[in-house]
Amino acid sequence: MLKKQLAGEKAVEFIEDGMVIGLGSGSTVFYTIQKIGELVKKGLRIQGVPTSQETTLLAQSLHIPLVSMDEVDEIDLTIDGADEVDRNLQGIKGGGGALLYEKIVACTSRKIIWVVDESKMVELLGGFPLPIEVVPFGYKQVVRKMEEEGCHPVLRISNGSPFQTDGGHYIVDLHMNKIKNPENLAEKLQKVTGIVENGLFLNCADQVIIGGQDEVKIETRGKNK
Ligand SMILES: O=C(CO)[C@H](O)[C@H](O)COP(=O)(O)O
Repeated sequence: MLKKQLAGEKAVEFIEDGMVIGLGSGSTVFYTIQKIGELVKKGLRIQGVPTSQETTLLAQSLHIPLVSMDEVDEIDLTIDGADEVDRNLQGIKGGGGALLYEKIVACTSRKIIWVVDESKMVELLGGFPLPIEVVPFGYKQVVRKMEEEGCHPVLRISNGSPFQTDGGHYIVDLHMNKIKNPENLAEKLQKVTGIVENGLFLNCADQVIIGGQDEVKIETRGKNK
């Protein structure tokens, strides 16, 4: 079995009947959602809150009952993927461009579990380019500012045009290599007009399920401090 499949499928063990579940995006949580589909078929009653159009379509194809963000006050558990995770379970997300909706869902969740394969675990964040979601109007100003700040921005392109998120924004990837102080950087990015959200998910995941060769490891936030 693939490492990401091991991690993705393990996460369903944390789901209880009646829960509202945030459904993340990406190729790892794909396995979680598929497994949820199987459980729903067998009688599990949950409601899913999808974080992207892609996840919505996947969940619908599996007949998983869905509700929108506006219909829930709180989400019991969100299961999502991540692009990089450090030993304090701080992470980078947004490789698939769903970071804004993923962060909104995360902020409403009582518990968050990330599912990753072991290659995503790093000493220092930043090897994976940090995505920022940017309003198209005036995006070049944001790119220029990021250049001035030494963040090495690259506008994400898809089929020859700027990649567009579900929210209609662009993604700019910051090729920083090493992010020594993620809190500082997140604070800086939050202050730039035109940046809607950044892919630093700090103090967010409660647990990370890490898929290895034949087994999974579960890390819990706060245990490595
Ligand atoms: O943040 C995300 C999408 O915006 C994904 O969760 C992240 O990119 C991980 O995806 P994958 O499991 O395919 O590696």
